[in-house]
Amino acid sequence: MKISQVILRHMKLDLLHPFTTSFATEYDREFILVEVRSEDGTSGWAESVAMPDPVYNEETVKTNWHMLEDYLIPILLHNDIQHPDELTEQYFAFIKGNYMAKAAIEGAVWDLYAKKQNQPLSSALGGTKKQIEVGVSIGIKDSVAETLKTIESRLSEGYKRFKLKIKPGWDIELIEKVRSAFPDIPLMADANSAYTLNDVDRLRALDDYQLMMIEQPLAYNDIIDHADLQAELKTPICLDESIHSLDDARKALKLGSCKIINIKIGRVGGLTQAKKIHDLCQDQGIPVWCGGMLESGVGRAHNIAITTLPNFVLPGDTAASSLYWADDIIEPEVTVENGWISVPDSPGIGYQPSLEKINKYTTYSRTYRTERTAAQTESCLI
Ligand SMILES: O=C(O)CCC(=O)C1=CC=C[C@@H](O)[C@@H]1C(=O)O
Ligand SMILES: [Mg+2]
Repeated sequence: MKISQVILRHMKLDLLHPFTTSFATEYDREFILVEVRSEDGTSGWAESVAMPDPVYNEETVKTNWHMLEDYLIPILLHNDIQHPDELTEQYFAFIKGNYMAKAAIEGAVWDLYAKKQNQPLSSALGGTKKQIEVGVSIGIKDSVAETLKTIESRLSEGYKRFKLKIKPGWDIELIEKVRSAFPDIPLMADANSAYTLNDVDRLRALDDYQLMMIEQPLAYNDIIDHADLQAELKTPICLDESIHSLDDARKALKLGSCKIINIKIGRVGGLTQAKKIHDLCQDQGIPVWCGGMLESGVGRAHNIAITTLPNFVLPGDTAASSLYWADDIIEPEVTVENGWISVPDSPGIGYQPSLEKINKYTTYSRTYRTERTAAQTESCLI
């Protein structure tokens, strides 16, 4: 597959509702949309899930743009890729970290590859599910009452699992009141590293509420303390931020740091690595699910595709476009029917990026072509 052009677009979409976690409140989503084009004009699409600030991990929109422009795009334009696996297994292997930057361009090549094979991306990845169960992630609200109201609404829409953001002081009372109002719903908590081992008693108190899991209670880059904490809790720990690679997953499972893993394509460096982590967890009887990063419909489409692999047995965060965006950038938008998403069976990601919407929300873009070095590129500020 010879890629002749790569187009980076800096996008800005306003969130319909602010999204608050233990570390930040997001009012909009700035991200890089990646389009790779082959010589016959076919395009593959993906997005970087890096945030504008280094609050989730050490990557940002700007570090990703730098890595794409100065390393990853030149490599892609100057090599004839036979299979997307080659990117993280071979061509990008010398680059340390920068997982979200690698994933953004690797995902676009996977979409292009699947289109060339005339296959849905889900099938190209080895997925077989025709529909996937999804849950919803609910940020920290101004009151418990508002949280209960939000759960009520999502429950009426059929969502299969409810993830609540927690932090010290917004945890035990919240979970107790939610569990009392909704005794039987599949409920989980995501702490985004808001606690330390000094909080064991506080976290152990959550054992009384039949949570499916507590996601990422401790430091974003820790595996060892999570093993100590898991030994103290009945509730399964799910790791998100701590798992950057297949090796991290292997070590976490060996140490007993978690009993569930949240796979995010961007966090682990792309679809090839996400598949490898899925397979490792499947071999070891560890369930996985697909986490979200407030993606646009392009990233949501990739999440749907990876979730069709068999060991994605728990509902993920890939909720409907309409919960996030007044205007998504794909057609059709991602819709959820009674907690299920039907997996598209058209080639590639299965949703058509809308150039009209993309242009509306692009703040600037840059096109990189084979015959020019990365420095000789066309820039256009829109
Ligand atoms: O996309 C979604 O709805 C999931 C949002 C979500 O929970 C998160 C998005 C981005 C970073 C984190 O704050 C958090 C997570 O940890 O999963
Ligand atoms: Mg998380």
